[in-house]
Amino acid sequence: MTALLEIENLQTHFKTEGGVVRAVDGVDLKVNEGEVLGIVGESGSGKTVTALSALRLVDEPGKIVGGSIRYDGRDVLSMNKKELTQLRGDRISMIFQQPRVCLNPVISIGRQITELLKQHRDISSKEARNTAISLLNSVGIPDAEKRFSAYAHELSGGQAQRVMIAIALALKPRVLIADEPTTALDVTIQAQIIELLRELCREMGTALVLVTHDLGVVAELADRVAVMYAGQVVEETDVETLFSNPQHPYTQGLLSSMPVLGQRAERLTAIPGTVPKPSDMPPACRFAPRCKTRISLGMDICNQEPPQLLRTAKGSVRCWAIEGAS
Ligand SMILES: Nc1ncnc2c1ncn2[C@@H]1O[C@H](COP(=O)(O)OP(=O)(O)OP(=O)(O)O)[C@@H](O)[C@H]1O
Repeated sequence: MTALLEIENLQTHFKTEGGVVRAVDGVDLKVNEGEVLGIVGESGSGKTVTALSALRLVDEPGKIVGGSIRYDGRDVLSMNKKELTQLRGDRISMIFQQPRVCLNPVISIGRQITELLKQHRDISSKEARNTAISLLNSVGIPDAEKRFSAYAHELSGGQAQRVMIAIALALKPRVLIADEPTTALDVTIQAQIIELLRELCREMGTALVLVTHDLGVVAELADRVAVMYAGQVVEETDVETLFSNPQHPYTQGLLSSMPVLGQRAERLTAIPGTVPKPSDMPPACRFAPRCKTRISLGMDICNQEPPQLLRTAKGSVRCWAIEGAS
């Protein structure tokens, strides 16, 4: 099956005074029609930069310096401005962690939707207004006809994220990229927003790329999961396999630091150490300094050669300890 969105060997770097930050360093990802792909990893692992790169939204001093991004077989990296505008609104859209920051503060929420619709579709103002109201309704904005004229500052955080979802789905994109869509919201609202995303994407047949550090959200929503560490995908597989039989020691560590209902918080095992700084990247396996498996098996190769991404029965994994890797 041809993937709808296919990222291969993506390299996105930032030129800083301290040197080149290889924020994304050889990432491969595939998103199939209608599926939910979760991208997980600790802070700084390159999730957001990967997501922004997919839409060529990385700002200076960031730059995509290598690899390929294909949407429906078309080369995104060689698209001109007009093609990119069409790609962003129409085919792939994105929502972010801070919805209020992304909404225009001086244009009513209804007009933000109608303008988008009129820019991309050949429809009358009346049709655009009706569509906007029905979209606001479908994302659960109460009294949508009245709220059409509201401004971003008049909305709660949860409502602002609902409006962002309405805007992102207004043109019925085939892929929605959601970057930590619930992190800034109250816990009670988080579950509602996740449920809303799931329902709407399923209804529209939109594929969802969910960027998160929350494995609970991934367990609930994702079909496939890519685990990122220090700018690379270290494991990619279907959600059942990830939770029942994680292969990479980093994934195993993440799972054992996940709270389980009924388990006391102090019994959680966090992964010792921190994600390496881009300026101080381990020379071979980037996880080696924190890896319990490497230490218990006394594996020298992990500090000598970078492991390649190895195909497994259900996906891929980047680890010397996996059978067949050496
Ligand atoms: N504008 C920038 N200039 C320099 N480095 C940057 C810039 N933006 C991101 N980076 C670096 O790129 C790396 C990946 O960042 P990214 O935001 O993608 O991580 P993340 O996994 O999404 O983390 P978080 O969950 O905290 O958002 C980090 O080391 C970060 O410091």
